[in-house]
Amino acid sequence: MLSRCFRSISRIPGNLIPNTISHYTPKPQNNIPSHRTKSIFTSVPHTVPFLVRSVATILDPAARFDEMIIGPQRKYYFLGGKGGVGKTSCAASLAVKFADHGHPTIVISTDPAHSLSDSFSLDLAGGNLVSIDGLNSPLLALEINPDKAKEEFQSASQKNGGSAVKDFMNNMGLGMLADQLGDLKLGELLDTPPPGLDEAIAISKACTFFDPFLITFSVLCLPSFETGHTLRFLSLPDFLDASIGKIMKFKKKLASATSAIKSVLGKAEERKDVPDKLQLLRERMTKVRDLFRDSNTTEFVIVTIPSVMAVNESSRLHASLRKECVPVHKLIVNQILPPSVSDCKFCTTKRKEQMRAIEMIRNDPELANLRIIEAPLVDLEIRGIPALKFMGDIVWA
Ligand SMILES: Nc1ncnc2c1ncn2[C@@H]1O[C@H](COP(=O)(O)OP(=O)(O)OP(=O)(O)O)[C@@H](O)[C@H]1O
Repeated sequence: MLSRCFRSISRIPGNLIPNTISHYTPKPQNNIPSHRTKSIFTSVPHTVPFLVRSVATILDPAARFDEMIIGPQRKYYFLGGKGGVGKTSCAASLAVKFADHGHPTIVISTDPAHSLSDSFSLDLAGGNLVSIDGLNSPLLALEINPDKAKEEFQSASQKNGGSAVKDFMNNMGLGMLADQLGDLKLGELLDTPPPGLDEAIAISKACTFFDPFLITFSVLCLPSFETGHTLRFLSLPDFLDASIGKIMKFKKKLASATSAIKSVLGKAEERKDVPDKLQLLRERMTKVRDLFRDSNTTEFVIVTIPSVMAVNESSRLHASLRKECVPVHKLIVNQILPPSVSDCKFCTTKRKEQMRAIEMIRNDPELANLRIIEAPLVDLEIRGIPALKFMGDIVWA
């Protein structure tokens, strides 16, 4: 229906949003090639070609792709926003654009929706990076499920501490001290991780994939954060500090008990897994937090759609990011309806509503100063390399 109401963006690029897509020469979309997968561990080159593209025809290159590829340092882009706004499509299209312009890139999604696999028409949830063929430089992709990451953590911590320690103490007739364990809420920490820990574990897992490769760009697509828990994982190092402190306090309590208990403690001391595991997690979280805050290497791009609810959520997201000192410069406003060429009432009303939401962005104290990238609603599914290249040329001009 939309294609009858609007001039088709994919077929008549340049007419509707001249600043962003006037340079685009469409390629046939029908034969989206299926991209082969292969193990990546041999495919990363040891030299990194550098290419700066000229975009002289673009009057106002909102995303300024040229700026994004300047500099010798590896760069990290995090894309986040409300569910369904187009985070995955924007992240995948940026990764494709980097790789196609000669920059080895990794794209990882921690979104449980499996959209990245759908974007590339590949299974990326197998736990290893998958090489995406057909681009000028290596592009490696992976999908990490935060729920699975949390389960891994819980089962490991339960095996090594928490209820296991408590059971052990009960068996030794030390139920009273086991109750103190309850006071310290150690069990709660291990059995019911705080909100955000799943994302934090998934993100820190993603970061471990970045380091060993000689890549210039990492693009990480983040799940939509639960309202109220936004970016809570950035404060996890402090939370874990407190938890590790509690465990140490617990051990001290045991140490001051009878010698019989001290012998138990000897055994408990051997069980270094709990604090070590938390310590390791804390170190990883600190690394992730520092990475998020490093304005020399990192940028968080907010993706939204022109609706009042999405704009409000983006405003809150930016406020949280600002509070946590995470650098944000761009806001992608995705899925904007082009002007209607018919008298379709639905489309005209919808577009008016969207324009009002865009006006809201311009007047929002959190969002007004961001560089706004307007991306149209296109009439093709953004799936497969040609479609992602097409999307990339619109969004990341
Ligand atoms: N500009 C656009 N024009 C047309 N379709 C779009 C556009 N952007 C995204 N889509 C489509 O919208 C759907 C959701 O996009 P995408 O999966 O990228 O969003 P997401 O924010 O990652 O969603 P989720 O939070 O559910 O993972 C997909 O079918 C995608 O192809």
